[in-house]
Amino acid sequence: MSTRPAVSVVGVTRRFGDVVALDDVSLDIAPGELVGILGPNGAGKSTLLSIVCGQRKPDSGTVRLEGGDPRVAATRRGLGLTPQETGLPPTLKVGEVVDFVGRHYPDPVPVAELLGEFGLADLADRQTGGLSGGQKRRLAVALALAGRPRVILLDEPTTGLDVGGRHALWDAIRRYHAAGGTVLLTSHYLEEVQALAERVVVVDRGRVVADDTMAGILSQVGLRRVTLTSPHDVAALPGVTRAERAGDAHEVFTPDADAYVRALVRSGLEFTGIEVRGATLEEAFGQMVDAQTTEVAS
Ligand SMILES: Nc1ncnc2c1ncn2[C@@H]1O[C@H](COP(=O)(O)OP(=O)(O)OP(=O)(O)O)[C@@H](O)[C@H]1O
Repeated sequence: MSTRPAVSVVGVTRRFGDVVALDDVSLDIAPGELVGILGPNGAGKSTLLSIVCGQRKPDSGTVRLEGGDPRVAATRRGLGLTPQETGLPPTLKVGEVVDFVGRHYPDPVPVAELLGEFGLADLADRQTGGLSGGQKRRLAVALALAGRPRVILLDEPTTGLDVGGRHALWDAIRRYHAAGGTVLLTSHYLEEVQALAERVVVVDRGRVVADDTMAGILSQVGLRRVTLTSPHDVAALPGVTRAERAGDAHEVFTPDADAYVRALVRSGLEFTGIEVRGATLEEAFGQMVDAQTTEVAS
């Protein structure tokens, strides 16, 4: 079996005037991986996808898609793409758009099958101009799969979807991945990356700040979150990295929950309802981006 990466990005830098959108980014994605790219607004996520799909050229560095140059049309045969914004021809019907896109590929997914997969079967005869925002988004992701791609790039795939729509789309992405497809997706929804991705790449200010498995990212930060109720200032104890308080409800973050609880008991402060759990991806992500900001500032 080939071990050639599905996507290979080596030392890529891309500037827009004075803005360094990507700063020496390297990333290999193996066939069949599901990778989530996470980063604040303007971090460089969309620029990275646009370079991987050949829409933009890096100023320096190299990009390979299944071993080829993504700027060459033949290389993109096995690629499906959902950009952040898609313009659908408003007077074409949903079924016609799917048919039109599919015809660009040698072995397209049959229209009815693709529409069924994305819960759009009832809308096949609706003009795309008459779809809701969420329906348009589902169609945009469905179109990425029309040509049975081996690799898909999804830029904020579930933006604007309600909870039901989001979960339905996650299921479709999972099915694609379970069948062996490679997925690179960006998201602002941390729960989305947590729900889908096996590997998380955190990007901030054009640089890769972390690249690890989901579990690795969470343990790298290693914070524990302690919640409890108390009328006292329970955050003024050693080892507390961060704390929030709303009335008597406290949320305390610490790398060592056992030491914190011992110190709390020794302090004699009253408390009730103590709970300890690991940090969420959101907390881990906040820590990483904050650490980066501190490094840059120092
Ligand atoms: N065509 C362009 N012209 C000028 N600057 C650009 C252009 N495209 C991107 N940039 C800048 O490059 C940086 C990275 O933008 P990019 O869209 O890649 O970020 P992003 O992580 O996708 O952000 P968001 O989450 O807001 O979509 C930003 O500072 C952005 O303003």
